[in-house]
Amino acid sequence: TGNHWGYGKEDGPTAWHKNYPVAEGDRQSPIDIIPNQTSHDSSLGPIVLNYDHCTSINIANNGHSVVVEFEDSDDRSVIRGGPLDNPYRLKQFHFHWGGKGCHGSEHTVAGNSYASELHLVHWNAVKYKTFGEAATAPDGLAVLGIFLETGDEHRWLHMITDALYTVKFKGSVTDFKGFNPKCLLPSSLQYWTYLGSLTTPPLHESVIWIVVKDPIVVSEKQLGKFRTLVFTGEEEDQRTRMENNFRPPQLLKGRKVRSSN
Ligand SMILES: NS(=O)(=O)N=C1NCCCN1
Ligand SMILES: [Zn+2]
Repeated sequence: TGNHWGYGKEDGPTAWHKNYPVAEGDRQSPIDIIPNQTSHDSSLGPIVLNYDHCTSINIANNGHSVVVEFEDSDDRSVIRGGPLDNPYRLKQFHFHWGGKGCHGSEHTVAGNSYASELHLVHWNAVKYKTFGEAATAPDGLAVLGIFLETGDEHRWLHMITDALYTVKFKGSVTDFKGFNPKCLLPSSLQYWTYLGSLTTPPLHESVIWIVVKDPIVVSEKQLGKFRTLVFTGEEEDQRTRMENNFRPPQLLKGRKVRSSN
């Protein structure tokens, strides 16, 4: 029913334009970032994250990814600085990943993709009253993208992966309090930034993208736990493993990508 979409052959990224024509718009995401074609902008200040009083609420399987939601009724957890003219409130974070051993990030760097990509989704509550309203405005959202590469075990990611068995099926939600996503960031927040869109339907062109250059390192075992989730609901007879839930890079269409120093 409704505009169901997914990552399969029939309902995947190449079919999204039928229900979401903006898929062929001029500021779609993700993109391939080519570092030596980005413009260094010394006016771009550092990204500042004030997550110290963030309030995580729950972790959920929405049939497309695993999502951790935050309390966003005030400015207790915000991102500011960099390309942003206002503070943007943390709403949720989620991941995109590949199949065993193959890649799963959405943004790529000089044609190279990472194993996974974390998206911290924020909205401009100074200019807009609700997330929904912000999500349709050209400066409504700011998404911080963090690459994940495989190697040593990540010392804090187990807090997420240990909860994944509780949200195996689409539509499952579990309490998830006291988690601060600052523990998932690399030490350097050097970044690229450009104007883009949501990478999932409705693909609104409302995102100021801030893609952090340095990846975090997680183990193959930790990443494998994401693949124990399924796209399908518990009541369905299909058990389709949740993997390769990423949109491939879209045309730049003349956009500039700026680099912090
Ligand atoms: N992958 S993405 O661009 O963050 N897409 C999103 N779609 C719905 C709401 C949050 N984010
Ligand atoms: Zn995302």
